[in-house]
Amino acid sequence: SCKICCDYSGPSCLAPTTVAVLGSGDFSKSITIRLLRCGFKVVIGSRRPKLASHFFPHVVDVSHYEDAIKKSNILFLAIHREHYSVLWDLKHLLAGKVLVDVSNNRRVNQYPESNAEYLASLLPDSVVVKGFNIISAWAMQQIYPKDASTQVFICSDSIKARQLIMELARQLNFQPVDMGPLSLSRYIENIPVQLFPGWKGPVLAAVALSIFFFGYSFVRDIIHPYVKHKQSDFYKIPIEIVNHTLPTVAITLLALVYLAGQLAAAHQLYYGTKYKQFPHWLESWLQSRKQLGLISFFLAAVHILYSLSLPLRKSERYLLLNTAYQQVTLVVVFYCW
Ligand SMILES: NC(=O)C1=CN([C@@H]2O[C@H](COP(=O)(O)OP(=O)(O)OC[C@H]3O[C@@H](n4cnc5c(N)ncnc54)[C@H](OP(=O)(O)O)[C@@H]3O)[C@@H](O)[C@H]2O)C=CC1
Ligand SMILES: [Fe+3]
Repeated sequence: SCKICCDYSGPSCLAPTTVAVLGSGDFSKSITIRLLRCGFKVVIGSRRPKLASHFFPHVVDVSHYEDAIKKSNILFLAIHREHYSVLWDLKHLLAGKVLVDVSNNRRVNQYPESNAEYLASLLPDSVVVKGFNIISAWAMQQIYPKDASTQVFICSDSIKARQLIMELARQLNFQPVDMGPLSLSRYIENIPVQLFPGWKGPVLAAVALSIFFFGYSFVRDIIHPYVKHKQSDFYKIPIEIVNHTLPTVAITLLALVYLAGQLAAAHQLYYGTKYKQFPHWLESWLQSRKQLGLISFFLAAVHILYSLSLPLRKSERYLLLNTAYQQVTLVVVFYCW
C-alpha cells in the first residue's frame, strides 16, 4: 500500500513522494540523506539557496522557502524554535500542509508551552506533527541504526497526519511510537534534554543511607570509646568508618532492590489480580531498581578497594602485629601453666 503519496492502496503507485525540508543546517542535511536513500525526492527551503546547494547532493532541489513549500505537502522544519517567526510571513502557503516539528530545547521546560504547540498556535491553519527530535543528526545518517536510536515518538492532534508521518517514519527504517495528541509534545521534547533520568531518587536514597550509617559508626566506634574510656580513635574516621559505611549502604541498597519486588508480589496476592495498578510510590520504586543496583555495585566495588588498601596503613599493621604477638604470648603462657 502507498499511504504517503496518494490516498489509495495499489501497486500502481510508484512515483516517488516529494518531501520538503525547511532550513539547511545539520539536521536538514542528515534527514535529506536518509530520505534520498529510502527513495524519496527532497526539496530544501533556504534563505540562501545558492550557498546552501553546495552542501547537498545534486539530486536535491534547493530553493527559497516559498518554492519549497509549494512543492510538497509534507514539510520538515529543520530550524530552531527561535526562528519560527519567519514562517509567519508564509502562513498562507503553509495552510493545510503537514508540518513536522523536530526541534529540541536546551533545558527541561524551557518555555511555558512546547515548541510544537507554539508552532500550532503560530500557524493554526497548518497541521503540526511532533517527531524525530530524539534522533540525532549523526544517527540519522547511519545505514543500520542501533536499536535504541530507531524509535521516534510521534504526536499530533490530527489522527490522519499522525498516521501519515508514522508511515513515513517506517519507510525511513524508524520505529514510530504513537504518542497521541499534540499536548504530549512537551514530554517528547523533554526526552533528549533529560540528563540521567530516574537517578535522582536512588542517589538521594544512597546519600541518606550513607549519612545515617556513617553517623551510627561514628557514634559507636569513636564517640563511645572516647566518652567511656577516654580513648582517642579519631584516626579511624577516614578509612575504617568509611569502610564500615560503604558495605552497609551497598547491602541495604541491594536489599531495597529485592524488597520492591516482594512488596509488588504481596500487593498482587492481596488483591488477587495482577491487573490492579501499584500505588505511585511502589511504581517509581520498582522503576528505579536498576539504578539502586548499580549504585550498590559501585559502593561494593569501592569497599573492595578500601579493604585491599587497608593493610597499607601503619595503624593497621601495628594492630595486626599486636594481635599476633598477643596470641603468641597467650600460647606461651598457656603451655607454661
Ligand atoms: N542537529 C541535531 O542533531 C538535531 C537537531 N534537531 C532540531 O533540528 C532543528 C535544526 O537543528 P540544526 O540543523 O542542528 O540547526 P542549524 O543551526 O545547523 O540549522 C538551522 C537552520 O535554520 C535556518 N534558519 C531559518 N531562519 C533562521 C534564522 N533567522 N537564523 C538562523 N538560521 C535560520 C538556517 O537555514 P538557512 O540558512 O538555509 O535558511 C539554518 O541552517 C532544531 O530545531 C534542532 O533542535 C533535532 C534533533 C537532532
Ligand atoms: Fe566487606
